[in-house]
Amino acid sequence: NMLATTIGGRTFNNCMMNAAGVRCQNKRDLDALVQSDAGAYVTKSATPQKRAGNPSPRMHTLPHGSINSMGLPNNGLDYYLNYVIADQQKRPGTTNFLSVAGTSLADNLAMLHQIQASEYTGFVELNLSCPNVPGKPQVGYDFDRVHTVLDQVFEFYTKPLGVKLPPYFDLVHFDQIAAILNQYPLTFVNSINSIGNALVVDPQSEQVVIRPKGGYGGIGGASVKPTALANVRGLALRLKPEIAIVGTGGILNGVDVFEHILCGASMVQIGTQFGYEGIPLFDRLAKELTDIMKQKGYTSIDDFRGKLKTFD
Ligand SMILES: CC(C)(C)CCc1c(C(=O)O)[nH]c(=O)[nH]c1=O
Repeated sequence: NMLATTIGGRTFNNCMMNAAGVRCQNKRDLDALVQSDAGAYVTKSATPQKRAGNPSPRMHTLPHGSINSMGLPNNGLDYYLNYVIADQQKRPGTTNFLSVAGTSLADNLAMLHQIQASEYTGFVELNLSCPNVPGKPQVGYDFDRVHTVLDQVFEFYTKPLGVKLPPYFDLVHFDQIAAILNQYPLTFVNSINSIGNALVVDPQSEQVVIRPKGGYGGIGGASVKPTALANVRGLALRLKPEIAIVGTGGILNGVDVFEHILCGASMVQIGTQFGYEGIPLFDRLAKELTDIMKQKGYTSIDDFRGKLKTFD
């Protein structure tokens, strides 16, 4: 079919799925994604033990944007590992994504050892927006730390692995992160996570809109699309071809999916808009994208993936 895509030798019948953190924290949400037209699902980033996360209000979603400081609320790795293993037994031949976000290197390594030793055969998405040692920027913004983490992970981890990256805003940072990632047998890179530490103000109440961190939180939705496309394209131009790109950020409509693929994405993830619209989003986007492809004479996403033109 027209929306099929392949990553790491695994074929998905649809190049669209949810973004980690959105409607994927419990079995009920994940079952809804399994039943939907989404090509795959990713679970809420897991920590070794269950976490309640930050006090509410911790997320504020408007039609065209969201801000969140959830604080990694999740049911713990065992919950999600059990879910994905049960699912792969029920639906052999399907591939999904298990997201992990340890709050320390030790936690990440312990979780990856547990996954390595398990019968899970799907993808793992290692969230590099996870915190680093206090006083240091998040891992994704500490390039030496990224090296250290991936060195230690690939000492033992042999199953398909990708990393979820924060957005970068300097072309030299694209060069630096790509030079590091190209040294490892990564299956994919997912770009971008929410734009960190933004601030949304309610002018009527003269107050911030979320409780944690004095109102600071990660921003998603329409306003992040230009940054998301820049990161997808920046990585596509720099990463070795064996590393597929998952494009995330600012997808509301089929045309946004088209743009992410044009910039180099093999799979796209939808967060804010999926949170707002729910499961019907996937049917709507599939129809919109298919219509665009038909109008342009494309029969597969391979016909246009990464083929963004410049003026010269
Ligand atoms: C921001 C962290 C809490 C360190 C990781 C989890 C996460 C969260 C979250 O759980 O607050 N929200 C996001 O938009 N992206 C994330 O990667």
